[in-house]
Amino acid sequence: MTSTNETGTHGAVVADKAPEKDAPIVELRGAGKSYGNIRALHGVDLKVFPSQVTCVLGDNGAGKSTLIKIISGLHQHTEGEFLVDNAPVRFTTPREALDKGIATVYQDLAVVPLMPVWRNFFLGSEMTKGPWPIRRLDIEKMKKTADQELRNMGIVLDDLEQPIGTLSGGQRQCVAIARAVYFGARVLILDEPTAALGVKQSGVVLKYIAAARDRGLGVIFITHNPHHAYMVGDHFSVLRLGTMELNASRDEVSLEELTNHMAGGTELAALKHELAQVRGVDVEELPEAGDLTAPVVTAPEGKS
Ligand SMILES: Nc1ncnc2c1ncn2[C@@H]1O[C@H](COP(=O)(O)OP(=O)(O)OP(=O)(O)O)[C@@H](O)[C@H]1O
Repeated sequence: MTSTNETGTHGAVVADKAPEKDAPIVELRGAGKSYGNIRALHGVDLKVFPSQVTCVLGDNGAGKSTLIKIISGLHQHTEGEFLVDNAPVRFTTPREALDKGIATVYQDLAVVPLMPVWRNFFLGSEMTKGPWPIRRLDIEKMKKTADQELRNMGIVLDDLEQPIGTLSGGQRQCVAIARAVYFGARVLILDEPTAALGVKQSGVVLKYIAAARDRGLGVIFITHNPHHAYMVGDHFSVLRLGTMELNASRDEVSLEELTNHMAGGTELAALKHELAQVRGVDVEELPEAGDLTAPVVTAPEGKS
């Protein structure tokens, strides 16, 4: 898709036409990143389509953070290609990524806990009224807009005056998602949004991930949790030690296979024999080595 984006409300980037469903907004081709002589990521292929949730799974140190830092403009790739709307890019700041409509919601959300919800919604992009030098914050308009935007995403909070710090972790994530949608994100990167949450709160966040997808955004959902990924995911990419171990769309992989990939099934199977010697360890549920030789599923050409 070639797009001449223009700046919309309050610096928001507005796509000049509806996203083409078959064209990826963001694409990595054989991308990688080395920190000095440490190769954190290597040969990664990834496509992020509008109206799809692309899940990136991986254990600690798999390279998930490195991947999102490249896409969000914090780091630059050192190998392969990174394309946005089919044109090669190399962001030097997160602002450049944002200008292309790529917004990132980090786990440790950048909020001011004592400020009201509506104030945090507009943090850094406040609405103002009146001419300079008597320009002032348009508080009423910001409150009304924040309320409307949260409702549009199906998020109903009792009181937007309450300090954001008093909301639950899940609610704060939801406000951050609604904010990114309002400010014109086309791609939303969510860095382990459910990692610190309980079951119910995770469910709420998953609901808004689906809502963002239904609003046409391409969502990159980073997670350790295959169950959470499978609830909302259209595409699954599993990273292991910096390379893509699995790259499959929903109809190509079952939850069980995804869980095995994530659990390091091969390593567990290899350990099964040793664990069986330890008294009190039930190895019944662990996979057999032979069960885990399923080939890497690679997406068909055209649509990853
Ligand atoms: N700034 C850095 N300098 C050197 N090595 C780094 C740097 N950042 C990451 N690494 C290394 O790159 C590899 C991938 O790390 P990364 O943080 O991307 O993994 P991750 O999947 O996000 O892990 P986690 O879930 O623990 O955050 C690791 O071996 C890590 O030690």
